[in-house]
Amino acid sequence: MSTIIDVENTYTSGVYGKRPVAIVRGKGALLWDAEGREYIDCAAGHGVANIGHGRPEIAAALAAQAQRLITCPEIVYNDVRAQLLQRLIEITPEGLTHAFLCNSGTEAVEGALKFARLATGRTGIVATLRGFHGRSMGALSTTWEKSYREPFAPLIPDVKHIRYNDLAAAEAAITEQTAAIIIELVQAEGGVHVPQADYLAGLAALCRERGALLIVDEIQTGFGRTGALFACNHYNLQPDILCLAKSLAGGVPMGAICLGQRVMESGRITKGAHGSTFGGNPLACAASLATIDIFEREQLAPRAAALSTQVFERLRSWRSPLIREVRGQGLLIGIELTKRVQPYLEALCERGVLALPAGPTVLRLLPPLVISEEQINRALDIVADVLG
Ligand SMILES: Cc1[nH+]cc(COP(=O)(O)O)c(CN[C@@H](CCC(=O)O)C(=O)O)c1O
Repeated sequence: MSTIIDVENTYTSGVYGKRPVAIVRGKGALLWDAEGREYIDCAAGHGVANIGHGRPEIAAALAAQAQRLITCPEIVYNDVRAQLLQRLIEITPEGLTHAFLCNSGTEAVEGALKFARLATGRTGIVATLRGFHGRSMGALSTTWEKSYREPFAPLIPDVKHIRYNDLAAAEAAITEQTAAIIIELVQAEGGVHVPQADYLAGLAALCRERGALLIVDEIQTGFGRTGALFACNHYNLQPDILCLAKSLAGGVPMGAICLGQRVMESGRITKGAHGSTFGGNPLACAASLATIDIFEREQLAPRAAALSTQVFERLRSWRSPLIREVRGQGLLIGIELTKRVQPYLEALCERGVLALPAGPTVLRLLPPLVISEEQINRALDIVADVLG
């Protein structure tokens, strides 16, 4: 394993802090390193592997499509892309009628910001403290964490951040110059913060009243993570723009920007307004269709909701001076500690559990939605032991 680590360390950019393991194989919710050690995956590739690792259905879809056609830019039509566009509009929240396909979460946010400015003719963007929306310059402008943002200033102008869950702050910030507000329905990377139900309804009403668009970033909460297929479903929320990525294509890089009537009726989303070489490629579309089949066949969203009830019941029964609060929704789990989380992440890795941070003091657990009760309970046994 040290050879793999040495080689990667020799040539990689150095921007990532890495656990000293080389993961080489996965199946379901389990991963194995180069020395054959098994890990229970509570990171799911930053919330990508909702359907689990090593799925034969995805491998088969990729192999079949790769033999037919891997790339097909949107200068022509394509059968698999047409099927996916239709399927995506069928399964996403009501009111979304069209979609732009891209290749990552940050790209979905970049495009969403462009479409919002184009459709409204306005420039103002409102985002939230602790929000995370990506690291490319436009998306980064809406991401809150100063250490991510400030080294790259000046970013795009006319972006302001307001307190999450604070409707009065939104009323003060959203004006007739506001193109859109962008929001996560659980602030994940920023510390696992869940919205109050009336907050979202208030935001949506405010946007309609003032002609601004509601962009919902479900890059992490989408595809069953919160116990519904989309977190919007919990609140019957109809976004004007919905950003998707991560689990959209079962682990294959893909993003999507779903667009509602208020965007399309503007008549300003015209030819040449945006584009992407790889966006909508048949390989990713085939993987996404196979992924959506799995969500529907295995009912992964309700499964996550059921498992979530057990997990939070157990977590909330823990009494540890180290635990300040347990938060989350579905299988997007945050355990806020009274100390920095990094040493506990390292200890968990040594004990065979891969987990994530969500800010400096929050332990984030994002298991694949296919994790078994035995596996999640074994992982929680280890978390309980490490948190003492
Ligand atoms: C809500 C959200 N929006 C946008 C993105 C950007 O997606 P992408 O361009 O495909 O990475 C992410 C990544 N979330 C991970 C951040 C990774 C990083 O630090 O960068 C995460 O939750 O850790 C999100 O969680």
